[in-house]
Amino acid sequence: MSDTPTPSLLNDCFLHDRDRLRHDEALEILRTRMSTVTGLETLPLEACAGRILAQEIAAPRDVPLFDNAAVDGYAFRFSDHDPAGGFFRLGARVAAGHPVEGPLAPWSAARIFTGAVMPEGADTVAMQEDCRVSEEGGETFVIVPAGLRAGANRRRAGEDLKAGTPLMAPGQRLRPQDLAALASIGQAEVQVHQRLKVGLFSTGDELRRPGRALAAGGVYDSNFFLLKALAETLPVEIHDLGILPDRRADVEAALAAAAQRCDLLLTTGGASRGEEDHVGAALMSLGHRHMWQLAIKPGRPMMFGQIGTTLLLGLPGNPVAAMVCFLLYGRPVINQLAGGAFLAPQRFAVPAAFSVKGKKPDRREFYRGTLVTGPDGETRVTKFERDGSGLITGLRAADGLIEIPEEVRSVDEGSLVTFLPFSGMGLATA
Ligand SMILES: Nc1nc2c(c(=O)[nH]1)N[C@H]1C(S)=C(S)[C@@H](COP(=O)(O)OP(=O)(O)OC[C@H]3O[C@@H](n4cnc5c(N)ncnc54)[C@H](O)[C@@H]3O)O[C@H]1N2
Ligand code: MOO
Repeated sequence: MSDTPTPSLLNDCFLHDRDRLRHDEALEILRTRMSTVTGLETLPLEACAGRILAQEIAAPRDVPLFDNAAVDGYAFRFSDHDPAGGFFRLGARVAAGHPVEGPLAPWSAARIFTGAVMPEGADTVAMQEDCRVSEEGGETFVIVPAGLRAGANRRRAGEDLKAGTPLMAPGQRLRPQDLAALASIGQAEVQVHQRLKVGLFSTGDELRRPGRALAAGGVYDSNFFLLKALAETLPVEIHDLGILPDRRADVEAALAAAAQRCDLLLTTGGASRGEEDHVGAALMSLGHRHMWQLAIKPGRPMMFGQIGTTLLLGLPGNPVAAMVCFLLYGRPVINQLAGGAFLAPQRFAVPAAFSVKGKKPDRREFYRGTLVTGPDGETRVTKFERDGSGLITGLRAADGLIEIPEEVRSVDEGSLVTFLPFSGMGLATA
């Protein structure tokens, strides 16, 4: 990391929301205080989906390389064509991937197939369904209909990419369509960032992985599966570091060891201020806690710090808070550490199909929102009716998050609210 965060921005446990770090301030600190930590590697193109590009790429040649037919049919010279319809002697035959045998003879048409090179002199293609072929005196003729434009059904050399066009820049995530573009210019390998090594810890004596028996008071560790899958929408290598007991010494030893191996530690639980919440204390003893306690709901106890050069994002234990904090803070942080941009969620203004009274001021709230279409065809957003931060059901019912700014005290039905679709934060739809 080129620039390390400054220590202890907020360590006070007894703050009112108005004194806590605001969402925008937290984002600004995270964005400006860390940079790429991943090394580079050169990989074959087929291994690059979702990776972050580390090199400049320009098109070395035109794509397509040559003028070619957009349909199966007959290629001819438009100036030979009578506007009332044309009658051509059938000449050469050109199939995709095969060489053309020479220029088009005057007043002739070439049989051509989609993607085949246009013979020299031909500039227009008539689709075979629109043409008629006839034999006369031992010769084959093709009758081309009226109404075609000059250049119809011809794809020009370089119409997708012109040689020399800048194509991609470092920092860009390689999407399926980017891989297609790289293949189209003949790029067999690319230099990308290595995946970010992310260590995942759950904390809490109550937790067990599914498949194990639950003791009295036990809870299954759902956040591991939630966070692993969320993180894997980004270029990460997940280290499953298991469940930490609520014992300070164990938490400290495990975090210290993991910090040696990982670029980022993601913890869940033990972030709050209970006597059994040890992540903060361990972090402060091993390194620095740069931020803790945000003016947001859910997710207030989230913390951020570092142990040596390894960063730690301490997510709350409640599943809703863990997912919301991951999407709002973890996702941009991971992408930036891995060589990409500090990802902002997509935001849309959508009319509310709900109302809220008496929202607390001074904190930003994020509700689980589901899009609905009213009888008038208008899209609106409903709010999951129960606010509990333990309700995975609400996360599943939602299409995204509704963001209510700090200063807002109430929301009227029909007023515009900000909607952050999950699909705009890297998640697939159900
Ligand atoms: N006195 C206060 N109590 C609490 C505060 C507070 O400010 N003062 N904040 C509340 C808020 S908000 C949240 S969020 C939670 C988060 O606290 P922790 O991060 O310390 O989480 P835990 O106490 O460990 O667990 C909370 C809850 O979530 C369940 N949990 C934890 N990990 C998992 C997991 N991996 N999979 C499924 N469920 C998990 C855990 O069993 C608890 O029910 O604190 C409030 N309290
Ligand atoms: O983040 Mo806690 O609700 O805010 O669960």
